[in-house]
Amino acid sequence: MKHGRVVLKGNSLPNLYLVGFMGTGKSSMGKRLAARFNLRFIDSDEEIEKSSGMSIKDIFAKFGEEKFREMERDFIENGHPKTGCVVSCGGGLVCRDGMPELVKSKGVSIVLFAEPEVIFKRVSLSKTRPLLNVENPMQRICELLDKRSKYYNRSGICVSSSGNPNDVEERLARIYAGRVKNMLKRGQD
Ligand SMILES: Nc1ncnc2c1ncn2[C@@H]1O[C@H](COP(=O)(O)OP(=O)(O)O)[C@@H](O)[C@H]1O
Ligand SMILES: O=C(O)C1=C[C@@H](OP(=O)(O)O)[C@@H](O)[C@H](O)C1
Ligand SMILES: [Mg+2]
Repeated sequence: MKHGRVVLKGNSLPNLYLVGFMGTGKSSMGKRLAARFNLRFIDSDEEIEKSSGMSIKDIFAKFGEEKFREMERDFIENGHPKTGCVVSCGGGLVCRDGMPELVKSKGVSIVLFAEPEVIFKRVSLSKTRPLLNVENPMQRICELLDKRSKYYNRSGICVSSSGNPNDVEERLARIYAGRVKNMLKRGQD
């Protein structure tokens, strides 16, 4: 990324955190943005699976949701590089007291959102999300969105991911680049 006459290397750029409900596109947009800005892509779910040697599904089944939330907090506190990454955060990662503020303190945080119908369509193709393995996933999506919106609203600037993936990527890229430039300008004052 260019700033004045200085070209910033990917690994010195602030981390970008993508936050939001399951199926809003955090992992897929995260990969695109990482490639675009020459950043490393990290998915909190994948990192937790690697470090625990278990799948998300098995962690939920064996230890329960609260243990998984602790693992997510550890990951944000100590489990990833401080700069140079796009971090796709699991959908419930910010949904505990203090987590929106913690994530925002680590870099640029953007919240993706989409209508329940869009989310349902996107997640119904996969069975890897234990919280939606229920009889009525649409009802569950609406209940969870209701409970979680206060956390998402505090987690950063909100961007709709309902549109075409290229448009969503452009919007996210513009916001990230703008925020980085402002941070650097402030650093020079
Ligand atoms: N803007 C979009 N338009 C259409 N499909 C999308 C869009 N963003 C993501 N998807 C698709 O939705 C599904 C869930 O996306 P994913 O990135 O895994 O979401 P998350 O990580 O937020 O759970 C994937 O199949 C992905 O390709
Ligand atoms: O919303 C949630 O509580 C969860 C979202 C999932 O990640 P994605 O948002 O990437 O699907 C994963 O962390 C786990 O199944 C729990
Ligand atoms: Mg994901």
